[in-house]
Amino acid sequence: VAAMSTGTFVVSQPLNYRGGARVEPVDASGTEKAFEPATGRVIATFACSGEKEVNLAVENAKAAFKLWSKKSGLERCQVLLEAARIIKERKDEIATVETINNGKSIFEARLDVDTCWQCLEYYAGLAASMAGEHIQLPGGSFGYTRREPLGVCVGIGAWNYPFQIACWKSAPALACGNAMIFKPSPFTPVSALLLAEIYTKAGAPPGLFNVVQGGAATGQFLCHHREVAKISFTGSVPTGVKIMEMSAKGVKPITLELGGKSPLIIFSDCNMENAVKGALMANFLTQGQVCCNGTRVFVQKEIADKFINEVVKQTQKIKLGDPLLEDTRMGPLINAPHLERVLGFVKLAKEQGATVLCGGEVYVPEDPKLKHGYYMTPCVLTNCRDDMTCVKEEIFGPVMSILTFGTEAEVLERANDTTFGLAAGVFTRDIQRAHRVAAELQAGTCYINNYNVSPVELPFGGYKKSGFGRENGRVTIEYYSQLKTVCVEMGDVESAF
Ligand SMILES: NC(=O)c1ccc[n+]([C@@H]2O[C@H](COP(=O)([O-])OP(=O)(O)OC[C@H]3O[C@@H](n4cnc5c(N)ncnc54)[C@H](O)[C@@H]3O)[C@@H](O)[C@H]2O)c1
Repeated sequence: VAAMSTGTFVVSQPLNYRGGARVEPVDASGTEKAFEPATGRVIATFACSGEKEVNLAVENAKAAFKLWSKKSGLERCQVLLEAARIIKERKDEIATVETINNGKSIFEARLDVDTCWQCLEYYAGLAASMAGEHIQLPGGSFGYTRREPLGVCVGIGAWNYPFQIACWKSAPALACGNAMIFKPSPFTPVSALLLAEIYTKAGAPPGLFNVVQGGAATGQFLCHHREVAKISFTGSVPTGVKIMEMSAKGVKPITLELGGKSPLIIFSDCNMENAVKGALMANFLTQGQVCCNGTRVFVQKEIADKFINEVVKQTQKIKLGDPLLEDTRMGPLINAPHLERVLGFVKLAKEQGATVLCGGEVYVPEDPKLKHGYYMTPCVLTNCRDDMTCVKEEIFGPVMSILTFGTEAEVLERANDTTFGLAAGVFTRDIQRAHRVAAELQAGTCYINNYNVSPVELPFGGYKKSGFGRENGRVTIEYYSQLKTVCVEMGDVESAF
């Protein structure tokens, strides 16, 4: 796969994974097609798993859980470390498959894969140190707590970071002693299988990490299943609401990683070069299809002209094209309907009075094999107002909206005037202001003088409608485990009766 070029890849093996092997699902709830966004070519047609297949996956996961949950943290650590090593070894192959199915540049896909083996290494390290407490009670009695796994966990993923999402959910889940069933987005079914094979090769018992393919119907079978203990979901707010309703029926804990419309605040005392780089990082990774993107760029009036000029200049330099070529920095959007949707946002922005400074148009690369790809040019909008659709709604494409502001108090109020709260950023050289602003921003992650870096040591997740629960960081152990209290009597029972 490492030497593969765009326009050649086809999936030839089954895309479900259960009991330690690729399998065809035993029943179906419809079929789906997966595309190569750069060419518009179908790379896989596959059956969406039905209820029977979901039940079998849960049975397999339960069997693995029985073995896995009895292992010591250090034993689990060893499997995760070996899996991390294999991911590193197969980095180019994984990144290539991700690029073919998602459309992001190979340059970016490799960086994504780095955050994957890092995540496995991080939770491998934590697995062995998971422990409870010992609490002394009167008369020599005592209590202790055990941090126990939850059981069979379900992960449901979005299409923008297919392999990364699968890793960020499974690594902490497995480290804590759980089994997992992962359902990728039907747009990007391919790379999760590589992870499943890697876990098996690394020594995970068969059934510990399973993949079922499908869309909403398959997802519902998983969420409704009586023996699923937890759901970790990454996707849009409307689907998150449905996940929460389903989990409420079964009283299941959930993690929701949802969408955003994050602010990026550029003060006039910033380092201009870094602020411009930050704005591009905040808007154009993965063709702008990133949940935490800082798409509302607030620039202080004094430097607005200079900043905008520079941002447009750098945006026009972004190299679009075949995502498997080394020097490409932007590929196609995920599919045709999504491209139409994003272009629709640009059109509406113009109608509502915004000015398009660059991009926002369909792009047809010169290479004939890419002429049916879902490309558009990255777009910078100015003369935006807070009430415009492009400023209020998540576009999930390469569209940056620039707004100007006067004072810190004003920009904070405007930045927080949203139902989302995934991320936020601030560029300034004034350290007191940086921390004061970060403290006031209503967002789960705040960047100071950078944007969209994702160290796995730091928790990531939303405020407000962007969700709850966290991924990465030490705290995520709490979202994949439960605490048992054991109360021990050393004397006689003092009965009330
Ligand atoms: N916060 C984060 O970490 C994060 C990361 C990536 C993407 N996102 C968000 O994801 C969205 C884009 O992803 P998407 O278009 O794949 O989102 P989506 O909500 O359409 O789908 C997400 C997943 O849910 C499944 N699904 C759909 N309906 C379901 C149902 N009724 N029951 C169970 N499962 C169901 C889909 O098949 C898919 O696997 C954006 O809003 C983006 O901001 C968030």
